[in-house]
Amino acid sequence: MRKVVLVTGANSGVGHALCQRLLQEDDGLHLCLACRNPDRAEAARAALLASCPSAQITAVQVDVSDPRSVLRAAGELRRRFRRLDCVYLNAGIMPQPQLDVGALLSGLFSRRVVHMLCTAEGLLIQHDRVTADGLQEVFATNVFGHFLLVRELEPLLCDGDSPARLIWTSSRSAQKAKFSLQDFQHRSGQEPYSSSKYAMDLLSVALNRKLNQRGLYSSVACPGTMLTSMTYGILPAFVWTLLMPIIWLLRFLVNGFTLTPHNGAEVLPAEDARGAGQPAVRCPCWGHRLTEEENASRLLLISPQCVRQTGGSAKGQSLGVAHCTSTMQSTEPGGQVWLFRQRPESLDPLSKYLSTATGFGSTYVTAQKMDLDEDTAERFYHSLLELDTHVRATLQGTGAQS
Ligand SMILES: NC(=O)C1=CN([C@@H]2O[C@H](COP(=O)(O)OP(=O)(O)OC[C@H]3O[C@@H](n4cnc5c(N)ncnc54)[C@H](OP(=O)(O)O)[C@@H]3O)[C@@H](O)[C@H]2O)C=CC1
Ligand SMILES: CC(C)CCC[C@@H](C)[C@H]1CC[C@H]2C3=C(CC[C@]12C)[C@@]1(C)CCC(=O)[C@@H](C)[C@@H]1CC3
Repeated sequence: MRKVVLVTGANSGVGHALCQRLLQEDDGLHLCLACRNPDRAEAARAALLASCPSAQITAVQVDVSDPRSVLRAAGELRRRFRRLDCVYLNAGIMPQPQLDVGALLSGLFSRRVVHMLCTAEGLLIQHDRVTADGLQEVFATNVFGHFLLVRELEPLLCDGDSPARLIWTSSRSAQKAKFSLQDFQHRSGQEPYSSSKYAMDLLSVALNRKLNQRGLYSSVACPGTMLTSMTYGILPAFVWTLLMPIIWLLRFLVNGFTLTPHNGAEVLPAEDARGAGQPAVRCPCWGHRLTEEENASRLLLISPQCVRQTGGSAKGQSLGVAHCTSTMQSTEPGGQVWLFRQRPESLDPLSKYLSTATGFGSTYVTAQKMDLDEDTAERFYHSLLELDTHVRATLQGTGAQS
């Protein structure tokens, strides 16, 4: 049976590049594009079919910022499919971003330049708005709409014969300091984007705790800074073009500048196109290439350096991938993706996986521990459940729930 993969925000940017890469790896997929604008969805479908005519591609209309639309789309998906193998929760916004040029200029000559350019910490504010349902738009789009979608799609994702996956497009901008459990919609701050991406990281952790035993696994991916309509909202296209020589130079310092959606999607594709038993991972600190046996058992030999990071276990001891937070590179020529070819059970639910670029533009994947604790994740999850109940009650009151 064909695997079914759903991608939100599939009509542009990294979502569209992801779809292209998924089809390049496996044209036997059924790809379902979840987009808010049917014309853009159709254009994306036509473009994907042009490069992969044998693919099965459908579309579903959904505005993830609107709970009615999410419930209706989920109903349609439940009618169309008996199972979903993978859902990419990718649609996202960063409305009316405003760049602090002074902070940028002073940051460029400070010791925190690399961190600043990777995360935009202290550089950007946004102007959020309140939706017709009384939700903050950035939170509603980036987090809550996707939370509702996952809850509604549970029957298609859980308790199947093989594990199903959720993959969140998060960001290096996710920042603990911008998130508050008391104000998780970020009503009072000016950095709703960073807050929403941190909320997403928390939610992924909580979902793993709730749903792993039912065969659903959630992972967090960060594509790095790319030139897409989101970043063209910060600086006009011609300014980006003028900045390109500087950006290419900065790339030798800033490994988060993936720049193209294709590069940004490095970490995302999830299909195990090559199957088990093929060496795919090595720890670059040691340069150890996995044997077939290690790869099949999904254990990773960790270098002494990584062992130090993981608390002093013996050198050469086999540890689960879960314990290795070091850089791990694709061993394949051409830099194909390795990460999500791993069995989801073997990934660390407390790490996020980042598309990363070298100065010369080749891409690889790194892993980073998330700056969060599971207790906060649990409490946030309960806050979302309460909001879910409240929103559904309001929709029922207005007779809008399907
Ligand atoms: N660009 C970057 O540097 C980075 C981006 N990201 C993340 O990548 C993801 C994709 O962004 P990117 O590709 O850059 O930007 P794009 O603006 O190109 O893509 C955003 C996608 O999300 C869709 N979308 C937005 N709002 C809604 C909504 N309410 N309902 C349904 N779909 C919606 C857009 O649809 P439409 O065409 O209709 O607007 C579009 O398809 C986002 O989550 C973003 O936060 C993470 C790190 C860096
Ligand atoms: C000379 C400089 C390279 C000029 C560019 C300055 C800024 C416009 C960029 C510097 C860091 C960038 C950045 C993002 C957007 C553009 C910058 C602020 C993001 C916020 C885009 C969306 C994300 O999710 C983040 C990971 C990016 C972090 C870095």
